Amino acid sequence: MNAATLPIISMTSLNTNEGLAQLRYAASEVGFFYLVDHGIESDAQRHYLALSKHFFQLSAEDKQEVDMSHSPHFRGYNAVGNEMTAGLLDAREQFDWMNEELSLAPEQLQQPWQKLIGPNLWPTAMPSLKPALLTLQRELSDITVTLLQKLCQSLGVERNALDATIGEQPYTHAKLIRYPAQDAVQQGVGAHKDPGYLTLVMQDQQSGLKVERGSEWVDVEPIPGALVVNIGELLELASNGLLKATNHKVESPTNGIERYSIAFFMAAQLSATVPVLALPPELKARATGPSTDPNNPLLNDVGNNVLKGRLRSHPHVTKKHYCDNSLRSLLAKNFAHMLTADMCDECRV
Ligand SMILES: O=C(O)CCC(=O)C(=O)O
Ligand SMILES: [Fe+2]
Repeated sequence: MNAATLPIISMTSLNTNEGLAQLRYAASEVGFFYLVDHGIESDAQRHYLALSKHFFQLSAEDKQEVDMSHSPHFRGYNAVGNEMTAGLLDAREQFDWMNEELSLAPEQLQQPWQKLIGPNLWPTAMPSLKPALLTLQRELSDITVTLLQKLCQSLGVERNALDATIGEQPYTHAKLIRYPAQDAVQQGVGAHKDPGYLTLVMQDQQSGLKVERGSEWVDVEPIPGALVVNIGELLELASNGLLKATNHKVESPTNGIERYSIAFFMAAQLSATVPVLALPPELKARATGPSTDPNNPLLNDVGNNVLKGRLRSHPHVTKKHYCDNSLRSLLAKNFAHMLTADMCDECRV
């Protein structure tokens, strides 16, 4: 299978029953598809990717100013070597931002995931970054909310069936990513599922993203202007396994050309619990339950499911900000199975 055989869905077709049927097929049989006619034109995409390149070209000192180790909220910059996936180091550098929020006072913290709430870090050396990325975040957020409603409709439930879990605005998390070219194939990001409802990826012309289909890894070749969509774990839970959070990974480029992408993850409010949708009988019969991997349990309490991914990806942030006395026992209770020595010896049981 190659790129041409991954489904291509036009956003404008989703006003028709035929478009909704295509969406249902793509989401339930593949878990990955290209989205076109979404409203973010190729020029705008090139502009965002150029801004990203500009950010990564800042001096090490300027990037260090916004290093994620300064943020208990998992925001900011990670140099190559500061992220693990599937237990191995990823060869990529990245800049993460989420909803702009105020952090909670220590006495208000009752659950470790509440520490995810807080402000972003913005580099003083590049003042244009903040307004541009907040605009992009709004645009991508709107697309994912519409898409989530269309997915609900395509599954024969009310289009607003999951709206209450999103509240006034969904939880969003985005990343600028640079994959440096390597001499030989390396893990750009290891195989994983995304924890939220839906992910959108904007990629430049360089390939490297691969999706698991049966026993094969299929290339998600860039199609100019198209965004790549994949289903996250919360949708697998909400659809009782009818929609699959598909494993994917990125291999580093080896042709001397670095790869840039922007990933956008949309989830329900961190305080929400994701319900199981009341699917019509013919779909319910095909929904045989979410996957049950003991190394990656899918949690329908959103805050914990999102935090699971963050703790695992950035052990240096976990160790610095999450293993304090007030949170240690809660962390151990929810995440003992995945806490490693890199994170905290005392949290392991
Ligand atoms: O860079 C990409 O194309 C995908 C990145 C990704 O899967 C992730 O960051 O979760
Ligand atoms: Fe991903």
